[in-house]
Amino acid sequence: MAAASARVDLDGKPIKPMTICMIGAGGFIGSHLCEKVLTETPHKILALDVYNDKIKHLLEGENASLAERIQFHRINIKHDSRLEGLIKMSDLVINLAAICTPADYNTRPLDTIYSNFIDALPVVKYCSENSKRLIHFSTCEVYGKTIGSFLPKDSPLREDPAYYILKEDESPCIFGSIEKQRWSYACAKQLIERLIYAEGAENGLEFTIVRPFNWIGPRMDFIPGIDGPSEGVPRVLACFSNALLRREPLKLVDGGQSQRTFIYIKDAIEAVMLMIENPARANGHIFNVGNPNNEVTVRQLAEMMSEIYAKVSGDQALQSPTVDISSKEFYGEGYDDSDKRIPDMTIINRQLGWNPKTSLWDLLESTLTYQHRTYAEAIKKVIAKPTAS
Ligand SMILES: NC(=O)c1ccc[n+]([C@@H]2O[C@H](COP(=O)([O-])OP(=O)(O)OC[C@H]3O[C@@H](n4cnc5c(N)ncnc54)[C@H](O)[C@@H]3O)[C@@H](O)[C@H]2O)c1
Ligand SMILES: O=C(O)[C@H]1O[C@H](OP(=O)(O)OP(=O)(O)OC[C@H]2O[C@@H](n3ccc(=O)[nH]c3=O)[C@H](O)[C@@H]2O)[C@H](O)[C@@H](O)[C@@H]1O
Repeated sequence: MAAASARVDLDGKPIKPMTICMIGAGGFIGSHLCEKVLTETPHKILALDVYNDKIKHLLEGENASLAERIQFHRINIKHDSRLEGLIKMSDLVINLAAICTPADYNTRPLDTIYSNFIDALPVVKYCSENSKRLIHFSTCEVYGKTIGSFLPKDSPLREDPAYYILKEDESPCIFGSIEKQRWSYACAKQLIERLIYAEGAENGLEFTIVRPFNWIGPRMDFIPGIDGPSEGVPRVLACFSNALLRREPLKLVDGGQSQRTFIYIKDAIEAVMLMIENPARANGHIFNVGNPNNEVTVRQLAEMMSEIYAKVSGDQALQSPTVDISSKEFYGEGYDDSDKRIPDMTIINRQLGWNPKTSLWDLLESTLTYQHRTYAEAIKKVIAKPTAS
C-alpha cells in the first residue's frame, strides 16, 4: 500500500517522479516554475536556455538536494543538435522559449516570427516523433482585439460579456492589418497552436497549450541600465518599476486606456503544476490562465503602482506621477494594442479545479517590495555617477 504521504493527482492516483525538459527555463516564468518543481516535488529538470542568471540560486547548490535535480544546458534551440537527445531523455517537455516583449514585435518582426514559430517547430516534431508529452506556452494575445472594440463607442452591447470575455473554444482571433506588425507575435503563436493541435489530431501528440494573461511578479524582464540594456524597453511592470525607482513619471502609451487583467506569478505557477501532474485532465486542452478579478486600465495600474511604491520605499509619490506619450513615439511604426483581456475560466475550473487567489494590490505590494530591495541601491549609484563632459 502506498505511504499516506505519497503525492497523488486530482483523481487520487500516485504521481511518478518524472524528468522534465524545460526550454526557456532561465526566463521569468521558467525561474518560478523551476523553483516550484524543485522545492515541492521529486521531479528532475533538464533546464535549457541561453541565460541562467535567474536560476543561478538553484544551480549553485546553496541547497544541494535541489541542485542535484536540475541540470543546466546552455543551448540556443535555433541551432543545437543536442535538443533531440535531451527531449528523448525526458518524460515531459515544456516550451517557454520565445521573444515576448511588445517593443520587439513591430521593430524586429522577423526575429519575432522565427522565435515564436520556426524555432518551436523542431520541439513539436521531436515530441511527436518520440511520443513525448508537450506543454507549450502560447499567449492571450492570440485573441487579439475583442469583438466589442469594433462596436460604436456608445453601443450598450460593449457592456455585454458576450462581446469581450475570451473563451478558448469559442472566441475568434482578431488581429490588425499586416502593416500593424505588432501582430507578428500573436499570429506566429496562433500558427504554432494550430500546428500542435493538428499533430494531436493526426499523429496523437499529447499536448497542453497555456495562454497566459499578463503574469507578473519578481524577476520579470529587466531594469534598463541595471541588468539589461539602457535603451531596452521591457514589459509594463518593469517599465513602470524603472520609472518609480528613478523618480521619473510613468509613461502612458496613448493615454493608458487599454485594459488588462494581471495575475500573480505564484498563482499562475500553481495552475501549471496541476497541468504537469494531471496529464489525463490536461492533455488535448488549451487553458486560459489569468485572474479575471484583477482588471484595470493601464492608467489605473500606474496610479496604483505609484501609491504602493511610495508606501514600500518610504519616498513621497511624485506630484505628477504619469505622462502621456503616443504609441508611435514609444514603440515606433506598426504598433497596435489589445483593448481588453478578460479570461473565461470555465475550462480550467472544470478540468483542474484551479482559481487565482491574489488581489492586484497584494501582488503589486510584494512585487514592488522585491523591486525596491533588489534595485534601489544600484539605481542610486547609477544616478550619482557623474556623466562624462
Ligand atoms: N509573462 C507573461 O505574462 C506571458 C504572457 C503570455 C505569454 N507568455 C509566454 O510564456 C513564455 C515565457 O515567458 P516569460 O515571461 O518567462 O519570458 P522570458 O523572456 O522571461 O523567458 C523566455 C526565455 O526563453 C529563452 N529563449 C528565447 N529564445 C531561446 C532560444 N532560441 N534558445 C534557448 N532559449 C531561448 C530566453 O533566454 C528566456 O530566458 C513565452 O513563450 C511567452 O510568449 C508569457
Ligand atoms: O503578458 C501577456 O499576457 C502577453 O502580453 C504582453 O503584451 P502587453 O500586455 O501589451 O504588454 P505590456 O508591455 O505588459 O503592456 C501592457 C500595456 O501597457 C502599455 N504600456 C507599456 C509600457 C509603458 O511604459 N507604458 C505603457 O502604457 C502598453 O501599451 C500596453 O497597453 C506581451 O505580448 C507578452 O508578454 C504576453 O504574451
